[in-house]
Amino acid sequence: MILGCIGDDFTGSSDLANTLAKSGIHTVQYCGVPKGDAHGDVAAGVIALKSRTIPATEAVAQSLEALEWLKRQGCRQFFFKCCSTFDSTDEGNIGPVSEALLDELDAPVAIVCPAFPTTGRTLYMGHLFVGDRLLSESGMENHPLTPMRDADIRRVLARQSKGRVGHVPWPIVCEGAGAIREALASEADNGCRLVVVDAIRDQDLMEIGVAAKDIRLVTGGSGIALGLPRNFLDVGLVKSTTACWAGVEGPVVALAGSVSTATRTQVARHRQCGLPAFEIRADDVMTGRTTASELAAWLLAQDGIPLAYSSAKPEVVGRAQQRFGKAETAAAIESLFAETAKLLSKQGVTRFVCAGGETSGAIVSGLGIEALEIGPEIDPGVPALKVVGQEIAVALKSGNFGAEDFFEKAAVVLGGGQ
Ligand SMILES: Nc1ncnc2c1ncn2[C@@H]1O[C@H](COP(=O)(O)OP(=O)(O)O)[C@@H](O)[C@H]1O
Ligand SMILES: O=C(O)[C@@H](O)C(=O)COP(=O)(O)O
Repeated sequence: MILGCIGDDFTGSSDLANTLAKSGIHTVQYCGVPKGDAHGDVAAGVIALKSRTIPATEAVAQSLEALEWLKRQGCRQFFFKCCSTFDSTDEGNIGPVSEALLDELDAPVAIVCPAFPTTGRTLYMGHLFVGDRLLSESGMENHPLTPMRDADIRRVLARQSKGRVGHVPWPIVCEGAGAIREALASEADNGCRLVVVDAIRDQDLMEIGVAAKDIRLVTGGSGIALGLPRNFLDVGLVKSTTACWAGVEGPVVALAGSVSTATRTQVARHRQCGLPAFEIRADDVMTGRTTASELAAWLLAQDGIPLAYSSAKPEVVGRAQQRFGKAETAAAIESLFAETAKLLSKQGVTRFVCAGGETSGAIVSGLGIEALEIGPEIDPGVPALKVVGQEIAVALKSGNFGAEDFFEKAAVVLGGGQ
């Protein structure tokens, strides 16, 4: 294993694994830190953690454990995958984890770049845009767990870091890899260990990738991984491979615990098309009126692609959080999804289309999945995944990714179709 990656959630990890696999290197996603060593010839290992919203000290401890495992597998470069919308709080966890990884690697500087132009995330003069909106006006200001109300990533990162935050602005990035390398060295000389690097095009990410050749730690969205595999392929450290994918037959369900804009649009379309959909209301979960066994029974009784969703408007989510507590509501809904998935799997469901990072983490844990092979891309940033050693396929969709017909498309791709 050459490239060792740590993802702060499960959808983000599959997004990164997708980019690496598409670049032609054999990539495996591990769900948590594996107990034994990696099997087979793996070039890039992505350890998915559920560490985005946990206390910073725990996120650091889990990430360091993952780093130790990756180092033992022989990795030379490390990647901390955070969200392309930089989802975090003032306490962390992007800053604390990146700084702890740098300390452990005894490395002077890390590149920080959440840009992912294919999905509209661009970084210009330290400010993150989602399409034509600043991050803080993109809908992410209403996120139930990590509301993003400041688009200046340098400021966001500084609030959650011990050290000074540096910046390589876009005009320098445009000058290419040599200029980026020099600017990174100069920021490091100025005492900045975390350096935010602008990127608005894939071409920028490729140049940053070249500049990152000897950088031990890269923190960012999946976009910044575009240019990394070439460094290893060019010198023959890894071989180029094409994943062979065979879908999985059998019943399919869609489970959506994301309340993000894209997921709500996908849920609305599913309903408009008259496809089976069950609305999970937070009040019903918290008062025990909706249980996993009832939900599983309903899903099993439907034809086609039955959907269970808790996705709701920000004001509805806000009311539930006020009444029952933010963490308590999230935990109860996540464990409902996890328990339901477990019951469904026991009843023979083989394809799971999941929406939402925290939600996907809970579902994958509920299913007891340990490792995933990466299949074809369903929509930008979302691959089809197959559980190693089992006839189960899953899609872990970031809340804000995917076209309106994502659930149908995912069901087809997981089944081996196109
Ligand atoms: N109706 C709801 N009310 C309150 N919280 C909710 C509701 N539906 C989902 N949640 C919680 O909101 C969080 C959504 O996060 P996540 O699954 O990561 O989605 P995303 O990928 O969009 O960020 C989860 O913890 C989920 O349990
Ligand atoms: O980088 C991204 O946007 C995604 O890979 C990601 O991290 C998804 O997180 P959620 O939106 O919480 O699913």
